[in-house]
Amino acid sequence: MSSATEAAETKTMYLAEILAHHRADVAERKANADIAALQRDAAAHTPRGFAKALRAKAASEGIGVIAELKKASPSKGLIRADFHPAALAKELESAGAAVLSVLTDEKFFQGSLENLRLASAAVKIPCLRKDFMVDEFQVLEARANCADAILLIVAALTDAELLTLREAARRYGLDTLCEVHDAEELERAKALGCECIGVNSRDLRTFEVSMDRMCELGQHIPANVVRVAESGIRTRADVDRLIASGYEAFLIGESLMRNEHPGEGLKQLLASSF
Ligand SMILES: O=P(O)(O)OC[C@@H](O)[C@@H](O)c1c[nH]c2ccccc12
Repeated sequence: MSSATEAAETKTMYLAEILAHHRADVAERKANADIAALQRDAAAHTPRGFAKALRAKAASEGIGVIAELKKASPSKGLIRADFHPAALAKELESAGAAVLSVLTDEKFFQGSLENLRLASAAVKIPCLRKDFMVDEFQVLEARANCADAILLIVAALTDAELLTLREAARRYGLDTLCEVHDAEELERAKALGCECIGVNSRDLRTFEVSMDRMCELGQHIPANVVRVAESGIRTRADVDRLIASGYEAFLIGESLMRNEHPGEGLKQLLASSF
């Protein structure tokens, strides 16, 4: 095998491996699920408008932050040992987060649906279930665990799968953040009619981060959706550069989670540099 072929194969490995795990895992959970109980739990949670809250904060304060509860990641390993979802959620809400994102992937990010439920119950602001969605069953699980929105990763799904999941989200009253990382994926996302489109500076197939590509793509997202910049955002200078590229919302995990006081970190980011 040539080294170019090998490099290309390593590139697609991470995402493919994560997706294979989720497809098998969801099939097993679904086979053992008490659907009636999940539906009861889902009915007990009234979704709070995720996109609306994000847009309102961006309109009133110039930027809307999606603060992410992220304990670990496949590329960085353990990010935050001292991880208490309800306390973190409250701290980030009172520091000015527009909405929260909670990782629920257990194997690669050390998250859980329980973390989502605990975080969501502790705050008034809407919460995103951050996971690799491959089946409608996960949308029901999301609402049953108090999510207000789900993530759809364009690189992970066919157009037909995207549409099925977007429809399921709509049926359950959840908003959708549709994630892309290049121009071709952005075109597919636009056709889907999601409330929010996010550009991930990290290519989930390689874990490489490119701020330049994220800035370039920002200019091509229609203004009728909430334009979200995702991954690798650390400083107010990063935020200001992204605002100039058309973004109004920012998904920030690691830099907040590494801060001993994530709320302080968030307040510093929100304080204008002017
Ligand atoms: O921790 P960061 O670099 O601030 O990034 C947050 C978020 O963008 C990242 O966690 C993320 C974006 N898309 C994802 C898809 C799955 C899991 C995680 C992600």
